[in-house]
Amino acid sequence: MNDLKNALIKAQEDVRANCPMAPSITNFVTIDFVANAQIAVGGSAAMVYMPDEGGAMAEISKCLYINVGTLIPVHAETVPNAAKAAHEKCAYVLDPVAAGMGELRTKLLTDMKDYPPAIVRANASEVITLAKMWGLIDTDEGKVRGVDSTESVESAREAAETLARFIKGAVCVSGKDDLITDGERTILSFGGSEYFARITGSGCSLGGVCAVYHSVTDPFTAAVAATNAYNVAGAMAEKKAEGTASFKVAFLDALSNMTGDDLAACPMKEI
Ligand SMILES: Nc1ncnc2c1ncn2[C@@H]1O[C@H](COP(=O)(O)OP(=O)(O)OP(=O)(O)O)[C@@H](O)[C@H]1O
Ligand SMILES: Cc1ncsc1CCO
Ligand SMILES: [Mg+2]
Repeated sequence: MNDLKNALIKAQEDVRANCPMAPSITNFVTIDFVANAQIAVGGSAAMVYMPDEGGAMAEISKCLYINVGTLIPVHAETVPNAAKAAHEKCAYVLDPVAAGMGELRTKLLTDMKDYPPAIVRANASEVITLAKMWGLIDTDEGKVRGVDSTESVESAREAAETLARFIKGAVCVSGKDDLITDGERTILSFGGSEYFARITGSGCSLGGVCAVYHSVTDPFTAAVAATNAYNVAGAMAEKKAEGTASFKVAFLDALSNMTGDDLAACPMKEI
């Protein structure tokens, strides 16, 4: 655990020192929240849509963020182009929002098995569904109900570990407690706030923040750093919040003051 804590401290210092740009192809609902969260932790944001733009961004950044939340026809080209380019030239974080719903989403996510991400950040249902789609596990769990999870974080452990080994990266399953694994080590990160479940985009922005940290460190450390940042800042924000909107503002404030020591002090447990 001490090595991990030191790596978290270094990751936060390196992000603040280098302001890495982690470009996103992400949904229209929460795009502003993703950009602001990336900037708050010390990174920089650039949101793109066009089929040639993800590839161009992969040339000039260390990690892209791809979130398939609101697909429109242009994404049929944009998403695979960006994912392939990022897989070859740098890396990407995937949020497989509502995995299993609709033809285009299913095709885009299924095809990503050939050019996988370095980090998958998703809720339990989406992690189980993606692992099933890629033929890595066989289970009846993982029923989709739009963008929200119907499964517990613990129930996604095997899917997450199998997926992490396949992508040779990390998987972060979010929920009340968050599970992060690289297929060898699995930890739970604690904290946060129930307010997260009452605003949209906490998961989407967490994926974008994973991409910022992965621009300076390995996938597992990056996924833990982002998750711990959310758990620490979420708990701080809850103390100030008077409702969901003031929670969101207080959360971004807390994220913008995040230090490496805060990340290391977040309660975690190896399981
Ligand atoms: N009940 C809860 N208590 C504490 N933290 C929570 C709770 N539910 C979610 N979170 C936190 O919210 C963040 C997003 O996780 P969540 O599972 O809600 O993602 P999501 O369903 O993909 O969200 P969205 O699709 O709205 O972006 C994580 O940091 C997670 O720890
Ligand atoms: C509400 C919603 N619908 C599509 S994407 C999204 C953001 C949360 O995943
Ligand atoms: Mg989500």
